[in-house]
Amino acid sequence: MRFQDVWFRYGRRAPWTLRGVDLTLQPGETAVVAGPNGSGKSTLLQLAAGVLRPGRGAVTDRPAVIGWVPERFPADQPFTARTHLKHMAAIRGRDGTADIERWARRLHFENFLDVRLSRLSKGSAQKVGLVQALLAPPGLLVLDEPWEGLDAQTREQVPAIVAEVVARGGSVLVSDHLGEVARLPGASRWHVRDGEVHAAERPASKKVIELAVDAADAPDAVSRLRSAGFEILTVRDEVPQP
Ligand SMILES: Nc1ncnc2c1ncn2[C@@H]1O[C@H](COP(=O)(O)OP(=O)(O)OP(=O)(O)O)[C@@H](O)[C@H]1O
Repeated sequence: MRFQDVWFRYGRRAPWTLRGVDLTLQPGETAVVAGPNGSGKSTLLQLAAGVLRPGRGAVTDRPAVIGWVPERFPADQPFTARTHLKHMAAIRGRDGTADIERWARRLHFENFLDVRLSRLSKGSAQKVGLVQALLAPPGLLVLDEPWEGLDAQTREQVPAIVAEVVARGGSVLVSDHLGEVARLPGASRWHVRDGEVHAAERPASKKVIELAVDAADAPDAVSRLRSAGFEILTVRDEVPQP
């Protein structure tokens, strides 16, 4: 998929949200889109998914099947999760019954399949959003903040799901404002800032620095390091020696 000199704005007189984006996502490639809040990450993903159209330029070489998982799954619909997913499978020309059961088991929401979407928690609705994007193997999977709103058990599944799409030759575009990029080793990084999007140079090598802080200071330290652009690999308890 290619962004070819893509410009986008939300209204004819509005300022440009994105300007002159020129980037390519190869088959089998994953790119993580990072940038400050409101910089245009979701906008870029929606242009990739074809949900928004560029004001100028073009998005080309899109695969036939695109799975798009929005940041917030629109759950205000009068269907159960199962009925909604069956409709989504039918749109893709599939029966879907077995796949829906399999995904529901994998993401631990078998008990919610027959619950109306409007009654689901945000996390469960996000799972339905994730499954609808995977019912037909996507050539491009677009995940908007996939770690947000999901429970810890399901968050752990995201890298495996990404790896499965990539292994089939699909590409994946993921936005990330929490700095969770370390969960996707090998992913390219795209940075959105001041309306421009640039692919980061791949770092030649890295060093791992161990650091100890008082337990009470850990959340603040993690958040400050992340906002300074550092990757947090692990946070573990250290039992004091007697
Ligand atoms: N539907 C819309 N109409 C008008 N402006 C919008 C719309 N959606 C987003 N914007 C504006 O476009 C800019 C980019 O928004 P976008 O949601 O793409 O940013 P983001 O980087 O994904 O933000 P966040 O990290 O907070 O999710 C913001 O200034 C936002 O207010």
